[in-house]
Amino acid sequence: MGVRGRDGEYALECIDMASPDKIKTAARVREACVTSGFFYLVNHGVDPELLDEVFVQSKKFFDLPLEEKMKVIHDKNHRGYTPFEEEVLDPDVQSKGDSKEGYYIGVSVPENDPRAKKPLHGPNQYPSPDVLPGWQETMTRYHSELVILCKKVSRLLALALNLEESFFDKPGITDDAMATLRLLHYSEEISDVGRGIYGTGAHSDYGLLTLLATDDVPGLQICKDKDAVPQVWEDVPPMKGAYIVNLGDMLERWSNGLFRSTLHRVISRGIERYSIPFFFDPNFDCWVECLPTCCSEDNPPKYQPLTSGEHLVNKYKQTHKGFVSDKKAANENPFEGQ
Ligand SMILES: O=C(O)CCC(=O)C(=O)O
Ligand SMILES: [Fe+2]
Repeated sequence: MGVRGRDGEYALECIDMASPDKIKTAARVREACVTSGFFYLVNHGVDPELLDEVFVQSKKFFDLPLEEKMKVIHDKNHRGYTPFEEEVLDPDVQSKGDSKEGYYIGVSVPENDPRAKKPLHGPNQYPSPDVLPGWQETMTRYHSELVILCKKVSRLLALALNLEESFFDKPGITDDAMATLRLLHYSEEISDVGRGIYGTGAHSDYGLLTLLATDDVPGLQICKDKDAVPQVWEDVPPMKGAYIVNLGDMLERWSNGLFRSTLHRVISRGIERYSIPFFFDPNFDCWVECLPTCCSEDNPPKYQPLTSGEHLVNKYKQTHKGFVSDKKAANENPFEGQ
């Protein structure tokens, strides 16, 4: 089913998680993944009141004075506040950073847990409960719910790739997933492509899949063929109560390019906007290489194998001005021996 947006028919599938026909649903997921790498997800089971509360709490945080927000500036584990223009998602064409501020919340790993030695792993940061009571609890609850939903979606993706349903659940793949909730707030700055000013510069997401919730302000656009000249950008209108699912680079690599990690960006039209992506990325040490079922003599692997952690760290290094990539560099190389 295509979805009718304000300006006509949008070629995005709408996947109903409550459909009893799993095989048919997986076939439609496959079609969406092959053609655009994006689809809407409805009847996903996340409590709408919880999602509303996350938006309310997100706005409360971004409404705080900068001085208060800077108390939780993103740390060595890439958790916490990222100020306006700190991220530059398309450095080759942007004249300045994205006109958005953000907040990263990951899986909480205590400092004394051996996993805390790895880059991107550690405790979260939260604004003081005296300033924002209940904030941490809301975010923690939402993070847990979304991990469950991402696992369900990953099962559909496995079926869509003709793999066993539990493929992505296997130990070593997403049993210790890097699952990251990100709150985003776009300013009123109007994007101007000609001058290199963007809400979010063009990029594809990095991991397995992203579940994006947005308010009702439009702005997200996708480009299905990044090599077309000129590139064609299509609006993805907000859909109340639905998630927008998009696939990450790692799924594209696993599937040898069959499932698409599609270029997208945010063009701001002068209205503040809030969105909440949730990135579901494989375990730090997960090795991502072409699935045997996705290559053959006539269709050899197109990508070099890599680890999930290596890919994420490289991407964050390229796009975040304040990213501290050498958390453990002084005493060990996290990629050694892989
Ligand atoms: O804000 C949005 O709608 C998209 C954000 C996005 O693409 C991202 O954070 O990866
Ligand atoms: Fe994205």
